[in-house]
Amino acid sequence: MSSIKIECVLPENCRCGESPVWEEASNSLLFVDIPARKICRWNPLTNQLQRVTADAPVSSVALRQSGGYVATIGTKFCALNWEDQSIVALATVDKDKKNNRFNDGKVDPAGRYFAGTMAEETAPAVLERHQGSLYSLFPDHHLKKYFDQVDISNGLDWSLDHKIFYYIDSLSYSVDAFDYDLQTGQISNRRSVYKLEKEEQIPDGMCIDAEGKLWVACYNGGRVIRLDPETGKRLQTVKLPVDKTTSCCFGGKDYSEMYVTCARDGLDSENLLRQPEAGGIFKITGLGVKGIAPYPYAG
Ligand SMILES: O=C(O)[C@H](O)[C@@H](O)[C@H](O)[C@H](O)CO
Ligand SMILES: [Zn+2]
Repeated sequence: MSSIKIECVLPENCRCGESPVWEEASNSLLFVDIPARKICRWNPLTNQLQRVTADAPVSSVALRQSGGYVATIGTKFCALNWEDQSIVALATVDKDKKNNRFNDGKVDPAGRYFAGTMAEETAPAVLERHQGSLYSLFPDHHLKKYFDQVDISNGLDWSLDHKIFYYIDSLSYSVDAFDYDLQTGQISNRRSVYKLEKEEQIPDGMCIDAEGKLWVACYNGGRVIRLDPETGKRLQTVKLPVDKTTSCCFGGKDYSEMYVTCARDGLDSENLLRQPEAGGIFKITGLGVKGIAPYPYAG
C-alpha cells in the first residue's frame, strides 16, 4: 500500500491559483493567480518565490522552447521574458466580447498553445453562459478557433499516444475526449468519458499521468480524482483540506509528486477560518504513479 501524504508547501493565499506547471530546468513550479494578475515561480528546494504582475487576469502559463514562458492574459496569448519581466502580445481572441477572458491553457505535444475563454464571473461559476471558445496558437503565431458556446473553458491534456485530446467545459460536469490529429492540430468526434458525481462538484484543471489516466481537480469538491478514460471509471479519490481545488500537475524528482492549486475567492469568513491554507500550493506524495514533462510552446 502506498502512503499518501498531503501538505500545504507554499502558503501563498492565492485568490484563484491555477495552471501549475513543472519546469525541470529551474527545478520550479510555475503557477498563476488569475484575479491577482500574477505569474509565480517557486523553487521548492531553495523556497525562492518570484512573481511577475500583468495588467489583466492571467489564466495560464506554459514553457517556451526558445526560452522564457508564454501566458494567457486577458484575451491575449503573450510571451513573457522572466529576466526583464517584459510581456509581449502574440495574438488576441474574442475581440467582439469585451467581458471575456482566457481561462485554462496548455501546450500540445507538437508545441501549439491551447486555451479557451469564458465570460468574466460575477461570483465563482456565476457568469453569462455560452460566451467562451477554444483556441490554439500555432508556433507561427497563427490562431485556430475550434468551437464556441463554451461556459467555462477548463482542463485539457493529450493522451500518451497523442491521438486523443481531453477537455473540460466545467459547467457540463463532464470530462470529454476528441480524436486528435497531431500533424494538423485538428479535433473531431467529441464524446464524454466521465460525468462527475454530485459530491465531486465542478471539474476544473486536469493532467494526465504516465499510465494514461486523468487527474481532475474538483472545484468545491476539495479533491483530485483519477479517472480511466478508457473505461469511464473513477479509480481513486484524494481529498484535500481545502474546498476550492482548481488544478493539478506532476513535478519534482522524476515527476513523482503532484502539485495542486486552489482558490480563496468565494469562501466566506467562516470557511476561511476552517480552511486557513486555502489559496496555498499543495503537494501530494506517495501516489505511486508519475506524471510526464510538460510540452513547451514551439513558437
Ligand atoms: O480557475 C478557473 O478555472 C476559473 O477561472 C475559476 O473561476 C473557477 O475555477 C471556476 O469558477 C470554477 O468553475
Ligand atoms: Zn480552471
